[in-house]
Amino acid sequence: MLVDRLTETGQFLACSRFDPHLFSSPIEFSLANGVNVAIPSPGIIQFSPANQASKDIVLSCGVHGNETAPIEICDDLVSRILRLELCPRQRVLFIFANLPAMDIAQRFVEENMNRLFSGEHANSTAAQNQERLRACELEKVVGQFFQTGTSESTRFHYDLHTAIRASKNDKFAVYPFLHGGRHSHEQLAFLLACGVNTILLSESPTTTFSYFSSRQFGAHAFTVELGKVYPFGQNDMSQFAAVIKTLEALISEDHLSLPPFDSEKMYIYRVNQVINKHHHDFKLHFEDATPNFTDFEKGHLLASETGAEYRCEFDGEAIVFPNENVAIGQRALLTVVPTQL
Ligand SMILES: O=C(O)CCC(=O)N[C@@H](CCC(=O)O)C(=O)O
Ligand SMILES: [Zn+2]
Repeated sequence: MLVDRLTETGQFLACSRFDPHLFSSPIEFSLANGVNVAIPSPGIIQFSPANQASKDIVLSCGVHGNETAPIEICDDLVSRILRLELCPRQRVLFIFANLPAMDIAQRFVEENMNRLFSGEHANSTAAQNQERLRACELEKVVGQFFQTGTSESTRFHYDLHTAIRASKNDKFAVYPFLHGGRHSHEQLAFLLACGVNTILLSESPTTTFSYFSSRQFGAHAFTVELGKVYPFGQNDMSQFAAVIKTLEALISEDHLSLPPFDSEKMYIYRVNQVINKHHHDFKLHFEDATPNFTDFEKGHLLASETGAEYRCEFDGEAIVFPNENVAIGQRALLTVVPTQL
């Protein structure tokens, strides 16, 4: 029986990927420790403890199917909860977002899912595809999860990724644009405890998953980059000990006790330029192997395409997420400059 299989093996992700028909209709059951489990569809599993929770936590991974380390981290957490080795005391929703992209070990099948949130999936000029349908489903599931929490509970969403290339600062997070809201020092302390020592402050609305939860539901939300892309089974999981331990504590403790935020330990950047690709001849003017956060002098040519050259506007302006292979109209490069909170 399915529930026995899940609670004995913990293999929710494997069942979702390889036997998705098992979840063709929603399933709900309780674990022996009283935790309620709800599975609305493949790759989405919600745990609600019997006790009164104070936090509603979304942990998403695999929005990009080849970013495997966060998928392996979440798979292990879910598995241990199902096998009663880890007991959640907070409401937590795990999302394994792009299952078909995991199967082909690619960032996406037809379209970058992390450009489809905040309703962009319904952009009427674009053809429907599985990433658009899934983004729409994820918006609904996250909305329902947050809206069914108590009014006293605090909302969190950590959307876990890995970067395509190496980074000078190996673990970093994008703090979505807050429209004038206050950046949370408690959240920065939490990220430091996870080993994330670099923050990018976004200064404009985006169509990413983390911006969606931040803007629509007032969640403390971040895109968290955990190292570099490697195939399944080839991640050095020792690199993630701090993030795993801190996520376990977040889920399973009533109150997290963390050292206060120490700004000396955090590199903070603000996004200076969002450079989109407008033409097929868009070209980056640095080596493919150049790591994220490499900085250049003012005036340095970073990229060019028909009718435009993109140069550093400040000394010390650094590159993040360069990718000349994105679709026309999409972000091909961010530049960031150091700042303070
Ligand atoms: O390494 C790269 O080029 C991309 C890694 C990645 O998937 N990053 C996210 C960042 C989302 C954000 O800006 O919040 C993405 O590009 O979707
Ligand atoms: Zn990603």
